[in-house]
Amino acid sequence: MRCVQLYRWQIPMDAGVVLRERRLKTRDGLVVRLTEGEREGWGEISPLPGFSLETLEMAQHAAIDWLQAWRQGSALPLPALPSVAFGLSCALAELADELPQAADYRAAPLCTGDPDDLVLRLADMPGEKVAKVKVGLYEAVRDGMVVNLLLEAIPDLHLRLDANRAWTPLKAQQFARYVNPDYRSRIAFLEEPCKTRDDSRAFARETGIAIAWDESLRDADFAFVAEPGVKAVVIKPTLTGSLEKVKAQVAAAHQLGLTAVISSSIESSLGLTQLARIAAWLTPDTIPGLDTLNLMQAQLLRCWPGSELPCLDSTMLEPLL
Ligand SMILES: O=C(O)CCC(=O)c1ccccc1C(=O)O
Ligand SMILES: [Mg+2]
Repeated sequence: MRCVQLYRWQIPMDAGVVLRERRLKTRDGLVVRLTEGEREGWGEISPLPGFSLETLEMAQHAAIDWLQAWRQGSALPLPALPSVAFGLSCALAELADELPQAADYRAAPLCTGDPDDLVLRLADMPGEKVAKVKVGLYEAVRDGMVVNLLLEAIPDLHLRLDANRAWTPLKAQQFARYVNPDYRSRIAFLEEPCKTRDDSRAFARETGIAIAWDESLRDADFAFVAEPGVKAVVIKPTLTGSLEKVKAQVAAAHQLGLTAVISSSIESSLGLTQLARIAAWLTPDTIPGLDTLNLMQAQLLRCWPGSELPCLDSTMLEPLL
């Protein structure tokens, strides 16, 4: 016998989380539970405002249609909406015991503001030290100074930087000029420095700073190709689609010698712990980009090891079916 449940949830965000110039006050999403006999599988469906093309309402409708058919025993293809395909495919994978339990709970600490704060957090990070710094929010010169400061303070640190396409070629050059040339090789990559892919490619060529694609993966004309200066691709499964599609993208990246970084779309702790398992499974040699739990004020259903945030259980969720 098959049973399904879909829950809607809302978690307040930490004050001041700004995404694409809008403040995200709450994170809203769905979780799905599939049961068949003794087995169950969970998945999270949380389109990210400003990033996902689908709204939560669209996702909810598509999920309900699919779940009702699945409960009747039909084998419908997964919906096309990426967040829905991702959440349902995770639930199916758990049900079939295809998503390994082992997880990579290392997360590259994310710095959006105070670099001193990051230095403290890195001091007690065991093993490979990798952190991620958002750049392009302030003056390019300030970004360059922050990068120098961090790389100077922590000699075994490698940085991932993310400009989210903020820079003109001139701003990007200003940034690069400020970074001590001896430190450039410790910039693991800089995600999407410029507004266009061609400008970003030129930046990599002219500065010797490796770049990574993130937003570009969602461009209609994006293709996985090896290019000089391109080091990595950032894969956000909630924005990508089914686990099958995520696996195919990771394989395409690895085939070309690119680093594939499994990364957060600000899922709840349920989705983030699944992403940590996906990362341990598909990208075991790469620290995933999952340090977003602390942007939220609570966890959901499954806890992230070591997190002190309260964890909501299923009695706190609103069942929709
Ligand atoms: O990649 C990470 O380490 C954290 C996730 C992150 O930066 C992010 C999270 C949600 C939306 C966009 C982004 C981004 O990469 O810009
Ligand atoms: Mg990015």
